Amino acid sequence: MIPPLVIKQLSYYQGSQPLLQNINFAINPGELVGIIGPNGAGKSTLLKCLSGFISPNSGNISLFERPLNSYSHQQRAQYLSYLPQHTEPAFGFLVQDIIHYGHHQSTSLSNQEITNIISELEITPLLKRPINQLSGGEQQRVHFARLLIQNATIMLLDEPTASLDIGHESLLLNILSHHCQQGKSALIAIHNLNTAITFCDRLLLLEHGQQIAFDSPKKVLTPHQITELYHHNVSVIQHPDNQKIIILPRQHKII
Ligand SMILES: Nc1ncnc2c1ncn2[C@@H]1O[C@H](COP(=O)(O)OP(=O)(O)OP(=O)(O)O)[C@@H](O)[C@H]1O
Repeated sequence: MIPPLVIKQLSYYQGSQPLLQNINFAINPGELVGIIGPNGAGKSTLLKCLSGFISPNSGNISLFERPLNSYSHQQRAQYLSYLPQHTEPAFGFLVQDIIHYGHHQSTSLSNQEITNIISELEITPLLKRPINQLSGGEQQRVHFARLLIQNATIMLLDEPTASLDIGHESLLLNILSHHCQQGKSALIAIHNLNTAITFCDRLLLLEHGQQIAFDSPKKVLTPHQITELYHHNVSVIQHPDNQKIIILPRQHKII
């Protein structure tokens, strides 16, 4: 099995400041991989490098055994789609135009498949509304729909559930898991560790631009590792049904 996306010795500097150093990992077909780590760890910077939005200073990004930068923009859109953390609401664009743009980047989905995505994400009533008049969570669902409609083999998503209520968060992650079970791959920056444990096959843990671990959630998120990362601000308990860990904020006095 050839991993569709392979990252070797990737480093990225902003001036003389290293934002990412020696990142090494590969994503398999069908895998849902989470990027976790505290604020400022480098998660968004890594996704920007992998989407081709910025170029690393050193290292290699191989997409289906070819350097990422050897693809034309159009070719790349067939293999890679990217949902940034902040998507500026393109003023006045109707939701249906944004959905249409996703379809324009890849024509391989049928009209019925597109209708199914729109209805699954409960976007049908929003189609004729300007995107900049939607709530944050509604906008996030529209951009996720656009990403699915692009139908790329590998999906890169930067905190796609940040504005979603728990019901829509669960819906989005279940849809993403389903697409991965059908053979796509996804790399998703995510802060909710319980969601990451529930849905991700492997986790890439970053801190200060360094790769701390890349393994199964059970191996990466040990109680020791969690205390190291978040100090004593969180509690770790075990789920009574499946013995997976649950991570909760801990109340303490601010002196
Ligand atoms: N253009 C830039 N110039 C200078 N520093 C930058 C730039 N972009 C990002 N940084 C810094 O790089 C580090 C990594 O930023 P990044 O946005 O990748 O972190 P993150 O893990 O996605 O954080 P968060 O969880 O807060 O979204 C941060 O310390 C940030 O301040």
